[in-house]
Amino acid sequence: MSTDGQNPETLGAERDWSDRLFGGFRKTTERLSENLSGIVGKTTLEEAQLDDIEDALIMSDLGPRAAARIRARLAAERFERDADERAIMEVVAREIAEILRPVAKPLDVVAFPRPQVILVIGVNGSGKTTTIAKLAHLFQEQDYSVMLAAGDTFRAAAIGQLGVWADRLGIPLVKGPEGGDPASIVFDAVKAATEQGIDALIVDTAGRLQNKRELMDELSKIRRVLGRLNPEAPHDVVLVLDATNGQNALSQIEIFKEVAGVSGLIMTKLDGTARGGVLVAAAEQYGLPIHAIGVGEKIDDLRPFNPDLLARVIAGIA
Ligand SMILES: Nc1nc2c(ncn2[C@@H]2O[C@H](COP(=O)(O)OP(=O)(O)OP(=O)(O)O)[C@@H](O)[C@H]2O)c(=O)[nH]1
Repeated sequence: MSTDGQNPETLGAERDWSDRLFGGFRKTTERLSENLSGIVGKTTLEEAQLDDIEDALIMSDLGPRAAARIRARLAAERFERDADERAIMEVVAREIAEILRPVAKPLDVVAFPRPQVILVIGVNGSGKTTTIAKLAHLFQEQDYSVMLAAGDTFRAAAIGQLGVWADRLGIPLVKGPEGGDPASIVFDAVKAATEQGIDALIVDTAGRLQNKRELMDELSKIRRVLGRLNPEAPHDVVLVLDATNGQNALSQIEIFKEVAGVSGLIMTKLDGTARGGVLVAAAEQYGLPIHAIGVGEKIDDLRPFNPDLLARVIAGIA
């Protein structure tokens, strides 16, 4: 064990995923530092430099609002005479951290009575199924019992994929036939989870945005059925977003807020994408809690959202 209580293996894993994050944000960092070689003979940044930084932030998917906020902070800052690029990036990182800190909120299992019902929503391909498995694993590591419900009955593959994860993790899965009624599966799952004293029930849902009306009806029916069994349920409605979608991820927040209500976000695929700045745009624009981030395809690649670390990664100074 090392002095801070983490064993070398854990530390190695931490380094591995933060390296992957760094890889993804390299382009952002390069954009930010292009044309920026520090301040010469002065203590403030020039308008042209501020313009360049603001443009680079927008190009890196942080969105116009966050970019304007960071620019304003840089414009007000008095640097040491001849400050270097790193001093400027420290200020950028501090402002990004201030945007991100208020939305960092882990998904805790707190519901009483149990189970805590977590609806997971998001478009197909966003990493929803993998995220459900990762979340279940995270809860298991905290000694919570977990059950899954295959509420996406639209595609047999979705049910099958969830089954594979449930087997691998050794947790129960409640499922029905392809084309079955998702609300009735969720009903059965809540009953079973309650009877078995399960701590967390994670529900997969369909992600067909092509038919908004149908999706809305399906999700509100699930909510109605849940409410009958437990007025507090669902306790969480977690939207899974794929960071590689960039600005498109923001329109997904907009749509899912409308069709399902969203209580928090998990952003996946932050490893190796140059578009991860969209997380900052989402935080600034919607202020929804961000529960965790996905940084790879493996079961333990879901990480708690650490705003200070991410801010430094984006600014290239972690
Ligand atoms: N690099 C990377 N890949 C991920 C991450 N999360 C999920 N994936 C991959 O993204 C692909 C889609 O993930 P799924 O979990 O199948 O996504 P889904 O939203 O359930 O999609 P459907 O099964 O099509 O509904 C898979 O190949 C996953 O391994 C992540 O954080 N990083």
